[in-house]
Amino acid sequence: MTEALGTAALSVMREGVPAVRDISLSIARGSWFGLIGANGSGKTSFLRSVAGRLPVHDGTVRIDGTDRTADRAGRAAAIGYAPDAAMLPAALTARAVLGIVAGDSDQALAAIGAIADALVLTPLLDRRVGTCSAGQRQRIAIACAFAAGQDIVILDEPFNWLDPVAAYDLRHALAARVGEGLTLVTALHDLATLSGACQAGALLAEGRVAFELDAAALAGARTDPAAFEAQTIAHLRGQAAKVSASTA
Ligand SMILES: Nc1ncnc2c1ncn2[C@@H]1O[C@H](COP(=O)(O)OP(=O)(O)OP(=O)(O)O)[C@@H](O)[C@H]1O
Repeated sequence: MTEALGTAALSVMREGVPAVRDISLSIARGSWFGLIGANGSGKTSFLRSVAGRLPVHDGTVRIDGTDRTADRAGRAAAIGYAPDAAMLPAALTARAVLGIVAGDSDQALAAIGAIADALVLTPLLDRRVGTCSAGQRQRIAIACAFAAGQDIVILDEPFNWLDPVAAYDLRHALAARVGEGLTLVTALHDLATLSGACQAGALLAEGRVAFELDAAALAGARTDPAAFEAQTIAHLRGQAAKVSASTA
């Protein structure tokens, strides 16, 4: 496989406390990699540090095989990342926000392409973000990740707030873009998307990789989704029990 993104012994601190510990992962170009894990297990901290939105405490981050650990701004420029939908500027229209991300709103819309149809973006473009619902803001935030046309995109729980039709359409549009060569990394809480759409993934627990899921494991999950769900839930429950025992 050709690696698009990789980490070696990556650690990230939040307010002086380790949130990501010693994570080494290699993500193939043109694949969808899914991260799952309990609330607080470190998914957001991992994704934001890889994407240059949080500092690396220790370890390395590679893009296309080159060590980019010291180049946080370069990582942020090379990787499309959806901002927190709640933090989008309320006074601006969606079109203006996309224009800021890409430098030009027409170029942004061209880069977003068919993802805009899945997000039903057109009716939102000239509305001020502050007048949009939570799901509509989420659609604008996801569009931002594609606006500058990077071929690596990281989305943190992209299906949050989306209605079932939007979630379905977005999942298919993302898979199609991955089929065209996009490297996509998403945090997910939805095991069906992990097994149905991702080519590889990992389960995080307490800031570490508890286990990795390769193509064979995910193929098995598609063959027997009920068994996959039962095993994964049991693992997540086991990790939760360990955390509560260690803090008791
Ligand atoms: N802004 C912050 N300041 C301090 N600690 C934080 C902050 N954000 C997260 N943390 C801590 O970092 C650890 C990892 O949190 P993170 O948000 O990365 O987890 P997550 O797996 O993305 O969780 P979730 O599924 O709830 O989104 C947790 O212990 C959390 O309390």
